[in-house]
Amino acid sequence: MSIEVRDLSFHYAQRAALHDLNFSLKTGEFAALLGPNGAGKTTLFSLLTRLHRLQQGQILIAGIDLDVKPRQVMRHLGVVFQQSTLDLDLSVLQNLQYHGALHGLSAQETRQRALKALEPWQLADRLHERVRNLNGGHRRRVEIARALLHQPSVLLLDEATTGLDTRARQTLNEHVRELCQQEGLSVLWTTHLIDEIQPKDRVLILHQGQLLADDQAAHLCQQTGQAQMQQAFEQITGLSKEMN
Ligand SMILES: Nc1ncnc2c1ncn2[C@@H]1O[C@H](COP(=O)(O)OP(=O)(O)OP(=O)(O)O)[C@@H](O)[C@H]1O
Repeated sequence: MSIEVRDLSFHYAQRAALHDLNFSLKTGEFAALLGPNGAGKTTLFSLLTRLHRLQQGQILIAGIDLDVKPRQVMRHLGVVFQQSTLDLDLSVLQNLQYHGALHGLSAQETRQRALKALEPWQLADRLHERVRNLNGGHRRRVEIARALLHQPSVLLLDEATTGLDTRARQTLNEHVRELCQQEGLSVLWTTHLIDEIQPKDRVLILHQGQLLADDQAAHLCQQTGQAQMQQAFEQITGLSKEMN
């Protein structure tokens, strides 16, 4: 398993944010994590990336216990946060080199890997361009390339397509799925844009800190008798009742 989350619970003071979460992702698997505001998605990401300390339960990445061998786990993990963390005044390559150095890569290795990662996106000839000059879609691609520079087995994407136009969202979506199929990368993709989900995708629905569903999108539509994932999601989380 690439990700295993076992009996995970988390509290902020008196407020419970996650309650007894259990799920796992296989190698090369893509899963979309959906949840309304306050569902606990950010809290889960913060635990997976060690921004928060584990209180209860266990997280294993590539079979390694996050709490026991955190540094080893970080080598297997690539992360793209919701807010861009690129330095706009540095070039694409400079942004990548800093990350490469943190992971012990030489400047030459970083450059080679960056070229390979950016080539399919027609960005290889823009290595020396300032990030500020790239459009939103291209910046996101640079961020994904950076997250994959140290060749992790798991990629966490938090609302990675927010702010992008439909075409850029679609391209990014397709590319990430290709990475799963071709490179065996496991991806946990948090989104509130339900139209990004495809019928065969695995969908995890988090609501008030609990995992209410974990199944293929098409199955969830069948089970709820809905034609669209949006309606299935609203029914499962009870949002449809709140709106009526
Ligand atoms: N720093 C904090 N202190 C206290 N409560 C918090 C804190 N951060 C989050 N919470 C609460 O924990 C619960 C889960 O929040 P979280 O931010 O993880 O949800 P989310 O699914 O990411 O929501 P959103 O989509 O709005 O970002 C919510 O009830 C939220 O109010």
